[in-house]
Amino acid sequence: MAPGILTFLTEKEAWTCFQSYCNVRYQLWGSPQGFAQFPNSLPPFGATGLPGRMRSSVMPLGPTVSRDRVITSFPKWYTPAACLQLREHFHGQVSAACQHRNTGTVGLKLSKVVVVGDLYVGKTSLIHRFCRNVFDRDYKATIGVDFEMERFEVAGIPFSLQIWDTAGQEKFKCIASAYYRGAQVIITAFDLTDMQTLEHTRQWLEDALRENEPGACFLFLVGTKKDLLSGAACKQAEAEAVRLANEMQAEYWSVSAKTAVWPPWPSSARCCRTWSGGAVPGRRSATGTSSVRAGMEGHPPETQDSKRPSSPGCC
Ligand SMILES: Nc1nc2c(ncn2[C@@H]2O[C@H](COP(=O)(O)OP(=O)(O)OP(=O)(O)O)[C@@H](O)[C@H]2O)c(=O)[nH]1
Ligand SMILES: [Mg+2]
Repeated sequence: MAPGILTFLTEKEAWTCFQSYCNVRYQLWGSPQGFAQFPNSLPPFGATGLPGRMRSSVMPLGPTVSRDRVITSFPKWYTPAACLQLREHFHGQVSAACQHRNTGTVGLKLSKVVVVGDLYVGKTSLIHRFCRNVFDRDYKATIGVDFEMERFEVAGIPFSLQIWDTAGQEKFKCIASAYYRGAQVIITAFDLTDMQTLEHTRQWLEDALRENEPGACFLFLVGTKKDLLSGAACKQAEAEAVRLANEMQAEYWSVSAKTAVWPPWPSSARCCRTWSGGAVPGRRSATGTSSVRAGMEGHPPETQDSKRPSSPGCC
């Protein structure tokens, strides 16, 4: 509103005008938090009326991530027999660096996750459960690839996961494989009720790794549809999967998109963030010495507690 117009309004009219302006903005932003950021002034110049998730990426002072996307300590592993690390908390130096926003210029703000596996194993369901909190019992095959973006805050630093859902059907494989490149996390999914799909994970992983730098990705092996399996059968399937996960140097999880939100997503975010921040690069080279990836200024590699120094490493 141009200041000149106010001179033609009474104080009451001006106030009503201001309130309706705010009301419109509030409606556009879609949540009380959006407007609550600016209780004493108009919204910042340039803020647009984008709905939902898009809003936060546009607004400079927009609402931060939801509480369940805030990671302050390590999410617990599914089983200590196949996990990427056993620590519960970030290293003190990492926490301090993040707290003081002294993470250097190297750390990525965004990491790419690629989910691969046979058709019908439940890749899309897992992603939708986490990103949209929905479960659809009807099967709709993914055509080529699909994509979701999830925002986190890891140790106080904003961080996003770009999640690529790929098609399991053979006829779409060449389209999907074009998106494997540049992944920081590869999630290989199989159906706990169909052990053939576990056997196929080797091939899926090999294909995905071929498109990436050796040793550059965190690997997760995920057994889906846990709700459909009874105790003994589940144990047996898990034992086989854990064996394979160890061979692959992957972290293992059994999950159900039908009954639960999937915990490995925070694990992926945490791994990516701490790794891309360079805080814990420890990775064994062919000679067996730990190689240091450029990272947070003045932070030594941390290898003492890490379970698997040969994997890309978590802190
Ligand atoms: N009971 C149960 N059913 C599931 C679960 N996850 C997925 N499903 C069902 O399994 C079927 C296949 O799931 P999708 O997520 O579409 O499988 P997909 O791996 O994405 O398949 P493609 O896109 O063809 O590669 C659907 O009918 C889902 O409802 C689960 O955890 N429990
Ligand atoms: Mg799918």
